[in-house]
Amino acid sequence: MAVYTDVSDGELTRFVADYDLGAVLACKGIAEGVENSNYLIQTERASFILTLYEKRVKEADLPFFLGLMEHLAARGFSCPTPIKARDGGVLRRLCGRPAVLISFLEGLWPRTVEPFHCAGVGDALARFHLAGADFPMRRANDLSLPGWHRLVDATRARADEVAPGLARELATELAALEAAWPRDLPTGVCHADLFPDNVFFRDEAVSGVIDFYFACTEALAYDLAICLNAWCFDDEARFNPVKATALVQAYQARRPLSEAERRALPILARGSALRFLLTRLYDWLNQQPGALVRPKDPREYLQKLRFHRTVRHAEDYGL
Ligand SMILES: Nc1ncnc2c1ncn2[C@@H]1O[C@H](COP(=O)(O)OP(=O)(O)OP(=O)(O)O)[C@@H](O)[C@H]1O
Ligand SMILES: N[C@@H](CCO)C(=O)O
Repeated sequence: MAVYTDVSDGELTRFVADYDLGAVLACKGIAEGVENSNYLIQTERASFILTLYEKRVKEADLPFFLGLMEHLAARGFSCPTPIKARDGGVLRRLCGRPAVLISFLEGLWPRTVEPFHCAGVGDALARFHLAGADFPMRRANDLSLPGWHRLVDATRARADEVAPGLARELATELAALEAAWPRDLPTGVCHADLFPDNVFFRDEAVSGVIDFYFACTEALAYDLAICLNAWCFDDEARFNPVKATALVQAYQARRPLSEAERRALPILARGSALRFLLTRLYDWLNQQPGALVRPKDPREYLQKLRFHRTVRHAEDYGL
């Protein structure tokens, strides 16, 4: 997360007074992340995360995200849950933005990813998919092909500032993905942003998952492809087959992939690399002055995308 919207002490006190949580003892902006504004709030009762939803999150989607957290937590999947105000509602407004308080999750996200983390996340992703199987709400993935088209258009004029020839490369890639994209894989509720900073560990085991604000109804194997990108490369964006094997084996121990899903992995990984390349590129070119946020480097995902283009079969990943 990040801090785009400043909340004054008075506004915070009035906001928290609507809950049965006692007085606010401390409040601190969280610099991590890039999407929403987040504060760590300590009240007389406990610690909470206050989230103010910013640019990419549509208010109409919030019941899906908040409902999903409640659904998963009710099935024993460890994740934050939205806190009810005295009137029973969870979604409120603060500083002109939709805002919620969610429970604080203990644990630390891994700054250095080891193969055991990849096994943990593979297992957690499969549990997420299984626990979400009977979630009744649906939400289309707005960062799939049509969304990528919009981002390619929005970044075309200045993409070459980030890497020479990038605008042309993105247009060619998008056309290739459009032609090859699999459209009949098993779908379900996906996290769609399961990066290391969204998975907390305690004593080498996953203690919980956060950040459900890209969750959507999507091909389940696409979620695994996102994790391959986010967890299975080193700091120089070189692919690590040991981590990939740990991730995919742990996933398959709970939810085996079909042959069609396995075959689709290279193209899904390409699409997911393009998705993060495009959102990072857009943010890089449209930085908000004064916001407490560190934009992420789009070039990391350009390298990953180029690697996936060399892959023909899941076996080429060492899987
Ligand atoms: N429920 C929670 N319990 C404990 N810490 C949390 C919780 N939610 C968020 N955080 C803290 O806030 C940070 C950012 O959260 P989050 O990843 O949800 O933000 P974001 O802006 O949506 O970021 P991004 O999409 O870039 O990952 C986390 O790394 C963690 O430090
Ligand atoms: N996890 C994303 C940020 C949120 O979409 C990234 O690393 O680009």
